[in-house]
Amino acid sequence: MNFAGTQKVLVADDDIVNRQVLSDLLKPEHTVLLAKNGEQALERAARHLPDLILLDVVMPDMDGYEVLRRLRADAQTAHITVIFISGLGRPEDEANGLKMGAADYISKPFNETVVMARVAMHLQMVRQRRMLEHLAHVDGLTELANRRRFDEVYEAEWQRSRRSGRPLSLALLDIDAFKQYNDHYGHPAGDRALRAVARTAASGLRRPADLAARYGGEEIVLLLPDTEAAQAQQVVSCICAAIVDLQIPHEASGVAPVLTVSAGGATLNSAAPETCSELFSAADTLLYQAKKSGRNRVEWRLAV
Ligand SMILES: Nc1nc2c(ncn2[C@@H]2O[C@H](COP(=O)(O)OP(=O)(O)OP(=O)(O)O)[C@@H](O)[C@H]2O)c(=O)[nH]1
Repeated sequence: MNFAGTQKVLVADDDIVNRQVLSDLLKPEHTVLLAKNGEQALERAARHLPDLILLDVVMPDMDGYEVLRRLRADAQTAHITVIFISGLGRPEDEANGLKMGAADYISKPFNETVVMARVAMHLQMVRQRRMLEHLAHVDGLTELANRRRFDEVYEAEWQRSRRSGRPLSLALLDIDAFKQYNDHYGHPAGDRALRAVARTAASGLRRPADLAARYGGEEIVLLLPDTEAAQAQQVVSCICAAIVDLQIPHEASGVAPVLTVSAGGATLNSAAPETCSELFSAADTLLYQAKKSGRNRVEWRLAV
C-alpha cells in the first residue's frame, strides 16, 4: 500500500478571496477541492473523502460548527481532520472549536507560512494514522485483511444480513498438505506459495463488499455479503480452480502434482437464522468434510 501519494484538502469558505489565497498556497503540493458554503462542503466531503478540511466558521446558512457536527454524525466522514479557520479570534472561540472536535484553529487574518506549516503537520498525522490502521488490519505476509479485521467486518455484515434478510455467504479455504509442502520445499517457498494463494483468492472476489482475510496459518476466510449459496459456491469453486491453475508444483502432496486447496462454505438465510459462530462452524465442518473426502474440492451447504 502506498502512503506517499498526494493528499486531498477541501477548503470551505464563503469568501472567494480566502478560497483563492488558500487554494494557491496548497495547490503546489496537494489536490485542492473548494466549497463556497456549508452544503457544498458536506457534499464534497462525502463525495471525495478529503484528508483534511480547512473550514471557515462564519458562513451564511450553515456555519462551520454545524458542518463539523454533520461530518461527525456520518460514519463515512466522521474521521476527517478539520481545521477551523475563522475571523472569531477570541480564546473562547478557539477553545470552543477545539472542544467540538476540530484538530486545530487558525485565526484570520492568517499568516500563510503558519497555515502551510499547520496543514503539513496535520496531513503528516493523517498519513501516520492511516499507516497504523493499515498495520492493525492487514496481515503482513499475505497482505490480506487479518483476523481482527475479519472479525469486525463479519460481525457488521452478519448484523446487516439479519436486518435486511439478505443472504450472507462465508467460506473457509485451506491449502492441502501444506505441512508436506513446507517440509519438501522449505518454509520460504511455503510463504511464497501462501502469498500466491492469497492473491488469487483476493482477485477472485469481484464485489467491493467481498472480503478475503487470512484467518490463521494457511487458512483463508472469504466473506460474500448479499450473495446466495449457489452463486457463492461458484465464486469459491472458481477461486479454487484458479489456485490449481497457478500450477505450483507439489511433489510431496498425495492429492495432485500441484498445490491444491479445499474449501467449505455456508450461507446465512433468513428462514433459518444462525449466530455468527454457528455459521462459521458450519463452514468449518464442511471444510473438514472436504478434507476427509479427498481434498481439492469445495463442499457447500445449500440449505439449512
Ligand atoms: N510457510 C508457511 N507455512 C505455514 C504458515 N502458516 C502455517 N503454515 C504451515 O501450514 C501447515 C499446516 O499443516 P496442517 O494443519 O497439518 O495441514 P496440512 O499439512 O495442510 O494438511 P491438510 O490441511 O489436512 O491437507 C503447518 O506445517 C504450518 O507450519 C506460514 O505463514 N508460512
